[in-house]
Amino acid sequence: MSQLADFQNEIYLNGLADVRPDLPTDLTKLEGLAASKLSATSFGYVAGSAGSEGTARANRDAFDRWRIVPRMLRDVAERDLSVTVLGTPMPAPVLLAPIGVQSILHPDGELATARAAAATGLTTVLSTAASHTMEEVAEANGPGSRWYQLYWPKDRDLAASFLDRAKAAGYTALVVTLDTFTLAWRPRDLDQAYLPFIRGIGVANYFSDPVFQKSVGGPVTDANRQTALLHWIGQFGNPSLTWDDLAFLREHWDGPIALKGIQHPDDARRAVDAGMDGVIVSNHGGRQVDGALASLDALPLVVDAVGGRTTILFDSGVRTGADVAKALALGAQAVLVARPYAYGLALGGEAGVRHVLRCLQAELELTMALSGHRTVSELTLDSLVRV
Ligand SMILES: Cc1cc2nc3c(=O)[nH]c(=O)nc-3n(C[C@H](O)[C@H](O)[C@H](O)COP(=O)(O)O)c2cc1C
Ligand SMILES: O=C(O)C(=O)c1ccccc1
Repeated sequence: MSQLADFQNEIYLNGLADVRPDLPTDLTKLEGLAASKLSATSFGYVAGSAGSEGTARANRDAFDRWRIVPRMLRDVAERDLSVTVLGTPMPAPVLLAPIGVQSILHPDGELATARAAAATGLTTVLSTAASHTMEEVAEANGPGSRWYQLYWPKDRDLAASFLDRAKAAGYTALVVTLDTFTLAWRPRDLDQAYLPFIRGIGVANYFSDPVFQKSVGGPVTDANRQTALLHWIGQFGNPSLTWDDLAFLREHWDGPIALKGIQHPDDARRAVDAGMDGVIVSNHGGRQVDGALASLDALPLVVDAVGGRTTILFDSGVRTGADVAKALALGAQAVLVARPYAYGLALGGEAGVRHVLRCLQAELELTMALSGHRTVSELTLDSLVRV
């Protein structure tokens, strides 16, 4: 489909090695292709959002209201996009956001994603609700870098067991997702009666866990699978959690911790006061609170409140290199992308994810260089204008 110009190949020989001719280099086109490849139910689950999907649209629209102001004659011959975030060095300020049950997208699921991340040097964030165990994913990721995303279950012993396992398997930072203690009102899933988990996709981290198994009376087999699924649903999230509970995380995790789903500056301040190492400004890609503000509009408010005092990451709506540059200019240290690599996974397994990551990195580098920026720290509010 795409023939890269020789000119770009010359400049980006390494960066473009994984770019596939059968996949578009305009990553906004992946969704349409994934729609034809996936079942209507799986596609609806991934592409869909909460309610009228107004917040998902707002996430995208917010990027259009910020425009990059290119600067000239600034010697951009040598570029360095690398950053170190929560102790993890990265070749570019882009991480793979946690996405649960990836085997609905491709049989290799999170294993393919972990291999693609390792191949590009980028960090993958593994979901508690993954369809492969965190130990299997660690093996697939090998010498790559990986963080663990916790869905904080009601059972404290189960939460502690997840954290011990993640530590033992080489996950170096902890992401705690606060905005999804239960799934929101998601009309596409409701209308299509889509219950991927109950229809037989295993939630491997739970089913393989000794604490979980003890609660369901032994290993999960066909005989007790229904009981196990119901137990999982009951355990999945805890709506009673408060800021006071964060102390538990510190007791059970000695590495860096970031809270995911922060949108209000006061919540960001509370995270810092509670000794957290970072916040992820995110509205879960518009999948939780329809009517909520665009995540990009929340970012400058959070940066004003806690910038310089903590690590600030961003997600929700990032689709292009320009989007990444805008979020960085608004004060994020790095961004997470979700749906674009989910579609890459659906379309081409590991190679599809690599394609997405390489394109995004290359487009970011070109955007930065052509607008006069050599490094991530050179992207500031001065690089943008609000229209
Ligand atoms: C299919 C799907 C599954 C997701 N599963 C998780 C998850 O298990 N844990 C989590 O913290 N976030 C999960 N998210 C949210 C993403 O990590 C991320 O916050 C959001 O999708 C970013 O927006 P984007 O899709 O516009 O890039 C999921 C998102 C999608 C689309
Ligand atoms: O669908 C989601 O957004 C999500 O975060 C999730 C929750 C539970 C299981 C799998 C994914």
